[in-house]
Amino acid sequence: MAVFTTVTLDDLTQWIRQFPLGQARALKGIASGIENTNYFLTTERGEYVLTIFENLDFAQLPFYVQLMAHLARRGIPVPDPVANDQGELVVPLQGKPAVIVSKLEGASQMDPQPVHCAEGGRMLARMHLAGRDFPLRQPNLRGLDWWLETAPKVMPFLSAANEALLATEIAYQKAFADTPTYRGLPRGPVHADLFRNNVMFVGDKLTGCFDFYFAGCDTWLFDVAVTVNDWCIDQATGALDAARTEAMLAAYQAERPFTPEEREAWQPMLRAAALRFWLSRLYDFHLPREAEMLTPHDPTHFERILRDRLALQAPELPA
Ligand SMILES: Nc1ncnc2c1ncn2[C@@H]1O[C@H](COP(=O)(O)OP(=O)(O)OP(=O)(O)O)[C@@H](O)[C@H]1O
Ligand SMILES: N[C@@H](CCO)C(=O)O
Repeated sequence: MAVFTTVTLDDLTQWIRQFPLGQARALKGIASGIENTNYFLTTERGEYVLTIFENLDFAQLPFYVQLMAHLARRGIPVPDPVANDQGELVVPLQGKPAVIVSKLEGASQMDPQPVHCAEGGRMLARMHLAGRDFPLRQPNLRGLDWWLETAPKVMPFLSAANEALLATEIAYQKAFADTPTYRGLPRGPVHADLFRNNVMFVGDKLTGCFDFYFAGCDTWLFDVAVTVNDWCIDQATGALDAARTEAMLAAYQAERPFTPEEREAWQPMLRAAALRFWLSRLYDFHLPREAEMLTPHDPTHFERILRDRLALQAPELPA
């Protein structure tokens, strides 16, 4: 269940008039998702998704919502927020911020093959390029500063071996962030959570991606590493799968060639991307928020990935 705030069609009768969407015809709660309340909304004009934000306030939303609008305008297949008659994209509903966005066709491909990974890589590169002239700035709020602040909070729950792993990796990433290689990496707005469940396909064709609520400005390579670490692995061991990794990276590279600094940074970045989700999953597991109602994701999955990236040399980025 992921309907934390209940809304009925009756509740929308007045509210929807501020949007150029005609009358609301149907409303159906969406079961998946752990952060927000989502409904499929049918109006006289078509199919939409209504999201009511449970954990983000009005001040935090412009970056995410404007980024989606910006990318949609540039032809990237992302949910396009609908403006009300005042030009506002985020509007209160039952006292919480809410948005209406276009509905993407299709379903997530939970067993991605090289053909799907290539589609994902191509879209990711296009999204990075399309974000270059996005004017708003917000750091990745799950970046190095957050790791430094959060690691001490989870340390008391860890085994001695995992405590050592976390401390060593954070020290390594802190030092790496201070190198000319890292500073020379191209950057801009990134999705930062482009897991397979946030991308839609119809057959083998990618139809869009959603869930921009961890987006921020960071290195493009971090976004690539997050995506590879989820799409291109053996689920049981976390090891990289050569065919899927190559397909994703080659398709990305065809749209936006990797730089020499990115080649040097690839292995550390795969480790950083594994650390990011190991840490957030540890935090959600050991220190769940009061409002959180669903089973947290398994942290050990990303511990395995991190250990694998430490032990094995990743294939080079394509030339
Ligand atoms: N624009 C959209 N078009 C079609 N389906 C969507 C769209 N946005 C969300 N969904 C559907 O709603 C579900 C929940 O959305 P989403 O993942 O954004 O929620 P969430 O609460 O932020 O979840 P989480 O943070 O766990 O990923 C998705 O799995 C997808 O099926
Ligand atoms: N993709 C994240 C969940 C937050 O969207 C994870 O798997 O830990």
